[in-house]
Amino acid sequence: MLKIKHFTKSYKGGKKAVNDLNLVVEKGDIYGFIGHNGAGKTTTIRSVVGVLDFEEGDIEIDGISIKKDPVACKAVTAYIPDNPDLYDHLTGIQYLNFIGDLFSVSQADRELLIKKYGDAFQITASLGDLISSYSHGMKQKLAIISALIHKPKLLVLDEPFVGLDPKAAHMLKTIMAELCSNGGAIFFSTHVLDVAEKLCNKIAIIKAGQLVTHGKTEEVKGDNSLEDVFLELIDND
Ligand SMILES: Nc1ncnc2c1ncn2[C@@H]1O[C@H](COP(=O)(O)OP(=O)(O)OP(=O)(O)O)[C@@H](O)[C@H]1O
Repeated sequence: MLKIKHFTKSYKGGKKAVNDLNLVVEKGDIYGFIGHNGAGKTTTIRSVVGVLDFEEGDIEIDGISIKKDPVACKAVTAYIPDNPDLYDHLTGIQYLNFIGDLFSVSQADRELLIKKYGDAFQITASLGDLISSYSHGMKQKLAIISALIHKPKLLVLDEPFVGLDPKAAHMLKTIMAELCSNGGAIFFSTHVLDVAEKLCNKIAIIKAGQLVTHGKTEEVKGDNSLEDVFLELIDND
């Protein structure tokens, strides 16, 4: 579903933020991407979803290169950034309808899914309010719902649990598992290692722009906790 091949990215005047990264996310995977601050997670994620250009390597989504056909890639992908920047002058429902229009979601599907996820995240009653009046967590919930209503094949999330209350975080984990058991794929970054350990069937650890380990969660961590493995790999130079 997602293939990252020899991906390398430098920012202007800087060193390589990510260097020769190779990763494959298959259908049904919940793939956790972990690393210290500045390791290169957001850089990778923003390139995967077509927000950031990159000079070397390629990224394929559902067999299509993001460089060759970014629109086709974006049509099957949903991206939830760590700090969703939504349109403050719209109401929640106007924003969801805007996303529904962009992705040609039918009226019937739209109504069904907005009700399902709006109720699940307890935000239905606020959908008529302006987004400018939403708290950070409410904006996060709205961004999640907007990502889910067009039934993406690939869901990409950057630090999705930051700012969510415990109930919403639990709901998001349930929805992520449901999406993957229905044949979708998820690639997400997190600093919450116990969530990654429980939720992800695969894990990649990135350090200073380079992948240090990746694979099935039980193989990456062996008999240790993910936290122990992570700290040892990150401290080891
Ligand atoms: N716009 C930018 N211009 C220049 N350098 C950047 C830019 N964005 C990121 N970097 C650099 O690229 C490297 C990787 O940053 P990135 O944001 O991808 O890390 P991250 O793993 O997402 O970190 P965090 O966990 O803190 O969010 C860092 O050295 C950072 O300083």
